[in-house]
Amino acid sequence: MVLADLGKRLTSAVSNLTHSNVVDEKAFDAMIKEICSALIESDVNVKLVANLRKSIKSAVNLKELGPGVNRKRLIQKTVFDELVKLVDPHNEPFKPKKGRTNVIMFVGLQGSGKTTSCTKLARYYQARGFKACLVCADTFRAGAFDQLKQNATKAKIPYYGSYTETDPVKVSRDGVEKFKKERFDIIIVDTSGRHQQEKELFAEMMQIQQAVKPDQTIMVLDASIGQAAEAQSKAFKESADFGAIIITKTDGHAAGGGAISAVAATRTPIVFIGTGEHMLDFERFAPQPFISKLLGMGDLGGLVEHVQSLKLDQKDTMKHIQEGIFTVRDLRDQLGNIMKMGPLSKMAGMIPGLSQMMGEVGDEEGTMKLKRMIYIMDSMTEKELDSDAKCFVDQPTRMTRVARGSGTSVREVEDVLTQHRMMAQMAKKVGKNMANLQKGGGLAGQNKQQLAAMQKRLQSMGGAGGMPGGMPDMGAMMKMLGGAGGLPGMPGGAGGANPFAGMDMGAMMKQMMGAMGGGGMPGMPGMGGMPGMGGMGGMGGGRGGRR
Ligand SMILES: Nc1nc2c(ncn2[C@@H]2O[C@H](COP(=O)(O)OP(=O)(O)OP(=O)(O)O)[C@@H](O)[C@H]2O)c(=O)[nH]1
Repeated sequence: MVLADLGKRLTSAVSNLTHSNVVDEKAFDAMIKEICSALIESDVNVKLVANLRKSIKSAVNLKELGPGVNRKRLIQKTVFDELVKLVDPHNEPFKPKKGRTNVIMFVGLQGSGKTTSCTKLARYYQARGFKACLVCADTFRAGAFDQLKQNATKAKIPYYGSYTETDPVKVSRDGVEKFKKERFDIIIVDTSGRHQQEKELFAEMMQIQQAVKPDQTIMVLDASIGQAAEAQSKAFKESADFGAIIITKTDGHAAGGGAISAVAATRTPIVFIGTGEHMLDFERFAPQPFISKLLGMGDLGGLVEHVQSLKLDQKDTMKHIQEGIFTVRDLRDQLGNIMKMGPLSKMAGMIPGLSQMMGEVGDEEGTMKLKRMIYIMDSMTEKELDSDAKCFVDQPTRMTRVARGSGTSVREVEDVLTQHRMMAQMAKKVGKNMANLQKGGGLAGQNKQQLAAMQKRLQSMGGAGGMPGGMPDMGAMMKMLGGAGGLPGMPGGAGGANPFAGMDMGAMMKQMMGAMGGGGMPGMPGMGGMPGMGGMGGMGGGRGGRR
């Protein structure tokens, strides 16, 4: 997560300034200097950095600011806006339409991540209801077809390729024709790469382009090339005219910032960024959410989109919580949902402040712990799953049986039950508050305000009747539940460790709601998932609160 290190440095530069008592020229210059050196170390072009420096300086003229102006807030906003401008290509990419064939062709150097990104893109569209497929036109590299076949099979995506045909133009034409006849919405053609920008590669690309007539050609760039991305994209552009770029491996290179800003400077839209080797490590690129996430402010829009693209079990958890109930099965379902969401670090990055909170819990360790918790619950009887877990207190030998059945220890079973008890207590609190609110009865001061704010937010979203299908205000909800004790960086949260806390999140929520058509959000695991994540914070640590 080296790009994340850049984010940390930028955030701490602003944080040092906003936490100092005096915001004078000296402190302001020190902040700009730190921001600029962090960007240059990420291989952002010196000229672009100089422009950013000039823009921040001219937007914040400390000498001329009136006494009523909140200097810290103005500086935060300016830094945020200028960073967004730095990665904004100011250009909209092609958007595939359903009900017609959209041919997308991939180009790029060998090893840049074309085949992986082709499959990720096909899966992305498939999850959104498009009929998507893959054509392997890479007849150059031995094993390329096998790789695509393997990826496609794993993601359940139809594919076409040949072990015997050596002409990539023929393979791509045949594949596209076949899938056109079968009325696929999205046909993705993977072409071959070379070690460098060879003449034959460009000639082959042009021939394939003429044969399949793509609606969009996407170039794949490895983030590690940094600002050299500009020269590479120019060389490709002169041959195969591409409309958009995917930047891969942003998870492993600080130079990702350099590559993104270099491409943005050429006004070529960046459509997606690859954030890992997993199929789900693929994020739609948009300047504002990207910077927001980089600065630890999360990306709630991205989170909702990601969650919606997965087929999650909503079941009765939301209804249960409203009624103050939380069964062992509810815990199992919510942990199952979290498992489907991909690496925990990715999820945490999207929730404002959560990545800081999760701290050192590594992906592997966290995932393994989750899996063992699920094995434990899978070894319980149906009756136990649908219970409030009191049966284990009445009959402790059941814990031994469950531990044996799941290949875990009694201590781990106890931990699951502790986790369940904690969440059941939260659900009880919510249920009681909900019931009181409906009766018009009194609530304790702070809870009353939070609940009223939540209810108001729900009503403005069109989910007046209650929570199922509506998106709860996660900040208020988490605080009210007491699960996280207020997330740092969360608007309205108690932390405030992130200097960008509360900034623009309202706008982002609004934007996100707009995109959802103002209605409910089916598919959102809601707070069932959230306390589960909150609980994860303690996973690597102690075993407090044991039975
Ligand atoms: N960490 C990380 N690895 C990635 C990402 N995208 C692709 N990779 C890895 O990069 C390596 C090369 O990816 P491929 O998809 O085979 O690259 P290619 O461009 O198709 O290569 P050729 O077919 O040889 O031209 C593989 O090991 C992928 O798993 C990413 O976003 N992050």
